[in-house]
Amino acid sequence: MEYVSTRGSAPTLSFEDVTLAGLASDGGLYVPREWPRLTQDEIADLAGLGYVETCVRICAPFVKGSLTGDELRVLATEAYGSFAHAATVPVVQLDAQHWLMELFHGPTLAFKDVALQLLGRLFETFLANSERQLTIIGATSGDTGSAAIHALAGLERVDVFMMHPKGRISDVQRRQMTTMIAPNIHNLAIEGSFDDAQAHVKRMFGDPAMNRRFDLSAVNSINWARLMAQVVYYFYTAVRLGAPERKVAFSVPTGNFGDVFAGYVAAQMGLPIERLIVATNVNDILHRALSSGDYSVGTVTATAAPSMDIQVSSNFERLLFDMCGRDGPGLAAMMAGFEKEKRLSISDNMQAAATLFTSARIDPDEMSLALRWAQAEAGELIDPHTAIGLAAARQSDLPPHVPIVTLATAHPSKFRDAVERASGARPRLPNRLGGLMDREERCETIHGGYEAFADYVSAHARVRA
Ligand SMILES: N[C@@H](CCOP(=O)(O)O)C(=O)O
Repeated sequence: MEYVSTRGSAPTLSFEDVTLAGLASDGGLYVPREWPRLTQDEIADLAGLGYVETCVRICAPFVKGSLTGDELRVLATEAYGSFAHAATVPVVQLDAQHWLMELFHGPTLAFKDVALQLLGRLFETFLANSERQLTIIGATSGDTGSAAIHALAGLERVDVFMMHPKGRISDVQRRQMTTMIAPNIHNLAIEGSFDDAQAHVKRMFGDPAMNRRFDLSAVNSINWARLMAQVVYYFYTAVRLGAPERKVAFSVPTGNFGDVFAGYVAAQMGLPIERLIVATNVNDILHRALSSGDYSVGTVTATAAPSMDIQVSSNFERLLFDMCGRDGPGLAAMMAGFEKEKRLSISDNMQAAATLFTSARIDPDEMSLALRWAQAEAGELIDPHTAIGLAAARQSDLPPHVPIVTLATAHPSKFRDAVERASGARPRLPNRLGGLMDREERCETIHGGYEAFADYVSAHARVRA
């Protein structure tokens, strides 16, 4: 499989090189040259397969040329062996139409583990036969950081510099990062929002001085391998609910558009998806873009669903690439305008290429209501991000015979103060996280902007002699 950049001028790369590169050298994001297709028979054959085997079947075309099916199977077996539920990603029925896809049974209680447990092993495999020393720069609004750190702590050939917006993530999210003390892990709190941190990451990828000194890579969803791993659970769940004979809809709470883009990829591969509902909180750039073509950046508002407190949604560029007929240079010009003006108008023609999506903006009251509904009607305590997805699912106009699966992206105990405020019930941390709240924390505050971050990385990253 070959990968091309959404901005059209970076070299075409293999899966291995795309995984190690993170972001394309022209500032774009890598996508497969074409979407692989599964036949309806091949999708039907997924019925009854476990999660690992489903992963091997779905990811095989994406890793072709870099990994064999057997090699992938070994990595996936290890990755999903770390999950606390035998089904890896179980599905729970809430009422006649609504379901939850529980993506939080990994080590850090969020959907990010599904991809990062695999990505960590891909890094190890690809680095084993090379002389490379990777410097991973990342931004998190709470969940990516902890999942990445758990997947990469202790690796000799990888240093991780993970920025989070100071004071804007939950105490459990912060501690899941800052209590992982290892020589290759650097937790950095920045004064600002997730968008500021993500902008530092992208700027560093384009910084010639940093690129000369360090072999930069990414664990955010700008890295294609992250999305590939997330495509799997759409197939796994839809098949359990009757695909390919029956179409399923998904409601996805999203900030950076990665998780829902993985659903779009599943649809491009042939999975019959009725609809992808993009659920945002009040940081609603994606809702505005999909409902009225207005992709303009607002101010990031801190909410009870901090992982979605994002305005610049990296992966939206991957959808724009398809929406504009895969015209890389055209998209590069569009993104240059967006970076300057902080706004972009999506034409009716382009919007017509995205009919699979609808969207909803869920405010705090609607979020609390959905959280209480799940508790009262189905006895399920859910987290604020999942509640936003569920609220959007319940507002949709889909007919009752279409099953709607809401992605349960995090365990409620990651956001126990917010859940308690909304429901009156305080979720308990699973026993496997025992001691988290008592452990020593290590984190540096970065005072200043990009230069201060770059100075920190320069002073602490290892380079291979
Ligand atoms: N919601 C994320 C923000 C980073 O997004 P990513 O999917 O690009 O890694 C988080 O919780 O860190």
